[in-house]
Amino acid sequence: MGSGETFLETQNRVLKERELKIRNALEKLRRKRALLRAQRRKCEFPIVSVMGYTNSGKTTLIKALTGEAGLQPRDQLFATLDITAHAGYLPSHMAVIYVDTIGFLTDLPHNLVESFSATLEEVAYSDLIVHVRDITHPETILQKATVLSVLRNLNLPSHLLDSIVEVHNKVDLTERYKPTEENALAVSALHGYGLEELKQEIEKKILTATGKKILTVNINLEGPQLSWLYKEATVQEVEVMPEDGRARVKVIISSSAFGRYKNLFPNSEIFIS
Ligand SMILES: Nc1nc2c(ncn2[C@@H]2O[C@H](COP(=O)(O)OP(=O)(O)OP(=O)(O)O)[C@@H](O)[C@H]2O)c(=O)[nH]1
Ligand SMILES: [Mg+2]
Repeated sequence: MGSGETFLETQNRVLKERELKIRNALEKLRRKRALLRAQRRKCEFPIVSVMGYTNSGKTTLIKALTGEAGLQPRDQLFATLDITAHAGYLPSHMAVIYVDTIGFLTDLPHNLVESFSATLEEVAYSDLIVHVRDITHPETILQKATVLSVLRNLNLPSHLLDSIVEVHNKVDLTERYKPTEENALAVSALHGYGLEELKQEIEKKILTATGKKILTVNINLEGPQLSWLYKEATVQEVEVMPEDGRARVKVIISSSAFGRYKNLFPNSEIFIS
């Protein structure tokens, strides 16, 4: 201790510095939230908040789901200190925004708990929560309980709490892992295992949460249906049948647009998938 600082003083200073770093990040994050929300309203993409303990693999998972090379997972606590949004596609080509969040930590300095909760308010604006767990962590069960109890204290809409997708990550590190929880999905974000099943589950829940449907409609190519669908829904596939001047169109459509479609084109043939 040549500098004249006792061990305790050094430790205190290091902690203070770390706290300052976290505080700054949280402040930046709060400013960004408004921006994210505005962006979301503009493009109307469903939002998936990816939450969980620090080091559980949230950033790695988002990287794997979106193919975004710029994301930097790191083997350190609080690798992600800033909320970021990343676009990815679900199996039926629906685009969603994954929001990477600040990780939980059991011994978060007490005076930071409040700011941390404040940043979690953003979760209320998402359509779905994906809870990532590191199932190789010795305290994984306790961690799950903490995450759920924090989420329950946020006054989130009940459909958000009831639809949480639980991801058991890092299964590559254990042999033949099988989740005991019924609704959990086993994945390895690092090795890309289990991601197709996960995307399907996310898609199913997003459709429920947003009240959207995937439909195939049989339309007359000479009528106005196709351009109407392009404007009011998300057209995914158009299969033209040239001999009878018709097409099968696969769309993702909101319930309200679907209602209007049925009113406008009452004789249309509709298949609900
Ligand atoms: N073996 C293995 N390691 C993984 C897996 N997923 C993530 N990791 C590793 O776990 C560490 C943490 O990953 P991150 O994605 O940065 O974790 P995070 O949840 O974003 O952490 P914070 O940003 O600190 O909250 C990194 O070293 C990753 O390479 C996985 O499926 N298997
Ligand atoms: Mg991260």
